[in-house]
Amino acid sequence: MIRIDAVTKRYDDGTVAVDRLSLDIPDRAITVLVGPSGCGKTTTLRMINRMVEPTEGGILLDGADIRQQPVDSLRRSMGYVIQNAGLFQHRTILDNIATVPRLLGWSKQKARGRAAELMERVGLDGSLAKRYPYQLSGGQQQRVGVARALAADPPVLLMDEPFSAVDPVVRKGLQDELLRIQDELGKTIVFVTHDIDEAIKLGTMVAVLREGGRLAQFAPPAELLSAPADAFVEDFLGADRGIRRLSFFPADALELATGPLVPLDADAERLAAGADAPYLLVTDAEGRPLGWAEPGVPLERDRLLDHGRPFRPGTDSLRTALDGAVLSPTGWAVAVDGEGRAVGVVSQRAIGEAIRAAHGRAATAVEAAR
Ligand SMILES: Nc1ncnc2c1ncn2[C@@H]1O[C@H](COP(=O)(O)OP(=O)(O)OP(=O)(O)O)[C@@H](O)[C@H]1O
Repeated sequence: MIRIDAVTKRYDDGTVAVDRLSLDIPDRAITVLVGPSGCGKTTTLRMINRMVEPTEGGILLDGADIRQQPVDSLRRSMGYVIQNAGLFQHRTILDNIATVPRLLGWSKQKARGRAAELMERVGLDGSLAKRYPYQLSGGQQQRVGVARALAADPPVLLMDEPFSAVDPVVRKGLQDELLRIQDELGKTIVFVTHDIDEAIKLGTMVAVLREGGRLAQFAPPAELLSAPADAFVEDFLGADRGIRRLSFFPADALELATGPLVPLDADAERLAAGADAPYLLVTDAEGRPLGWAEPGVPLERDRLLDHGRPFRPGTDSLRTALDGAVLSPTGWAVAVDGEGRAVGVVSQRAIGEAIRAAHGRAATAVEAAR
């Protein structure tokens, strides 16, 4: 664990960048520092690897004051990734990634072998190894930055706005990749961003800082969304807080109706069984949804209503299920299994009830944790 203990940083010109900040950063999880420009995020991150020294307070790594350790060995235990990757322009991609292993005295061959392995891990094609940074896209350069930070397998990764300079689509790809890598490697990651959506997507824990380097709230994302500590946090979280919060509620508790599912070639008896349902979900021979039909109307493939975007109860959230229902012309969402076969349907109203129940459970859990 990294313990930031009542740390204040006052720069020489008197600017208080961080004010009595205390945070316990858990191991093997992503902790995000988020807040408006100038609230001291970068200063906090840099105090962890001693690029900046606190004016007051201290930082403990696994119980020991980081000042007791030589700064070189401290920094080697902490990979560092910055915006625009900060690559060495005159070195190839492979040699950029191999930088720290080479500094540690690994042979060129071993360091390059490790670099090649890391290129694969961060989703970079091996054919890019001999290129120079300027020959890569911004997103690819950022991946090189992550690979370089991971090269010596440090337990801690410090990331300062690493994905801010790329477009939203590339950014989403990089975020997904980071979550995948984190699943495999389980690093202790401290991630700085000014983007609350990025914080909520990536963070196991999120620290919201306010101007003057003061902590506004430190909580898991679902708790931030359900119980913002004050008006500043609420405002910073922005609109759609309620809808976004649904991403944290799994869809597997929804009660699915199977009565309305009918195959395209259903006989009269089978159709009669579904006559009470407001709509029938027509499926193909494999059970995949084709579209909606009204009971009593003959089933014809080209007269079916679009079934909208289905959700998967085991993996998707109530947000996805609600989105499916909202987009569906019938107001019912379709649930499918991993193979895309329909397993049931659920109405907007039933989703609404599940949402209320989930809110109730979450409120009880937050209350119990206090
Ligand atoms: N070397 C320095 N000397 C004096 N003041 C500084 C120095 N570095 C940062 N500051 C000030 O400290 C405050 C916090 O800066 P910091 O870079 O930590 O904020 P930040 O939250 O990372 O901001 P941003 O999101 O804009 O990067 C700001 O007011 C900044 O101007």
